[in-house]
Amino acid sequence: MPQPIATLDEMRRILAMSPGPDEAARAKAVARERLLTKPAGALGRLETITEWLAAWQGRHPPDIRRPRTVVFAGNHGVAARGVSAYPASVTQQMMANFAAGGAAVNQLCTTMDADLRVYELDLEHPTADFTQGPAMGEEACARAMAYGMMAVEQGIDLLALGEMGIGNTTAAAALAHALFGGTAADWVGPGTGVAGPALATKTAAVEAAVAANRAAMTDPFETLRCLGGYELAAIAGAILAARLGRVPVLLDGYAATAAAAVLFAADARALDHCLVGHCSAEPGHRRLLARLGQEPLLDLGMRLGEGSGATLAIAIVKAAAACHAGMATFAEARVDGPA
Ligand SMILES: Cc1cc2ncn([C@H]3O[C@H](COP(=O)(O)O)[C@@H](O)[C@H]3O)c2cc1C
Ligand SMILES: O=C(O)c1cccnc1
Repeated sequence: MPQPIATLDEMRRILAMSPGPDEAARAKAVARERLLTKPAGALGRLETITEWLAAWQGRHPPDIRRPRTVVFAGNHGVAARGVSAYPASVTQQMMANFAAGGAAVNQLCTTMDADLRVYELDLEHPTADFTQGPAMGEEACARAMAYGMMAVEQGIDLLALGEMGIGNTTAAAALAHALFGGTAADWVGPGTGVAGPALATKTAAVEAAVAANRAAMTDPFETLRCLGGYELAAIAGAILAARLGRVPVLLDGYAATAAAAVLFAADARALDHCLVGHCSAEPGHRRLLARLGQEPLLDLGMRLGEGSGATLAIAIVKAAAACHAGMATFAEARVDGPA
């Protein structure tokens, strides 16, 4: 992978520079919604999605011509502890499957007309086992974030973010536990399908990870360095870059949302340009969404990751924008307004 020079302080500064919403564009969307041929408010959440889209694209009417799904992939040292139902080799093998068009996210991107990009982060070199100390050094973590920032190109108008990395629901649980407290068991779930004694091993790994790194986790960025992974750091970087580039974001499941939660913990406004595409069946996800104040767009019992739920939710956002732009007003269609 390319090696931009980066520090976590730079990332902290970029977060502090995050632009706010375009309130004029939002106001135009609110005003137009009132004129469209439907009872006031009848499109429910589609209306607030359109307003969000206008505010964060910074234009009215908002539209989606170039949606992109980005999947970042990384390997985790903690996977060697038997915290996943699948071997770590699957991460690399899935790269070939994505390239050949054989994964679920390929079919979903084709269906949504979304461009799919898959970026590997040093799969030959997993992060360190975080039950023993930090997963990453400062430079490696910042570099992974900078790499994620590069995935946000000009012209993209909606970005769905996902991940691939065997062991990463353990990292997600550790991040959530460190950032939001509770017990490790509150945040640990089956991931790819661990149950019984393996689930107890996974919970113990999360407890050990938070204990081993407690002193080093002086702020959320340090927490990401200690308990995250390369693909999770890249997701955090992509979210920062999308904000600067006025690209609204759809987050995927538990792993992607845990990466995003790092930014939220640093600044509660950091995810205002993000919606969560779906609620994963991984039980910690619902709990995490409540902490972030996020209402997921879909809830279909999916628990796959790889950007699948975020990509599926592109359909909802596209539909919202299409109604807003394409519907006739009462005046245009000569339809009587409220009595
Ligand atoms: C074939 C296969 C395809 C996947 N696509 C996404 N994941 C998902 O499963 C992994 C996280 O679960 P855990 O923490 O239990 O390892 C991640 O790679 C995630 O993207 C997959 C997992 C497998 C086995
Ligand atoms: O919700 C997720 O992100 C998830 C759930 C199970 C396995 N991998 C990812």
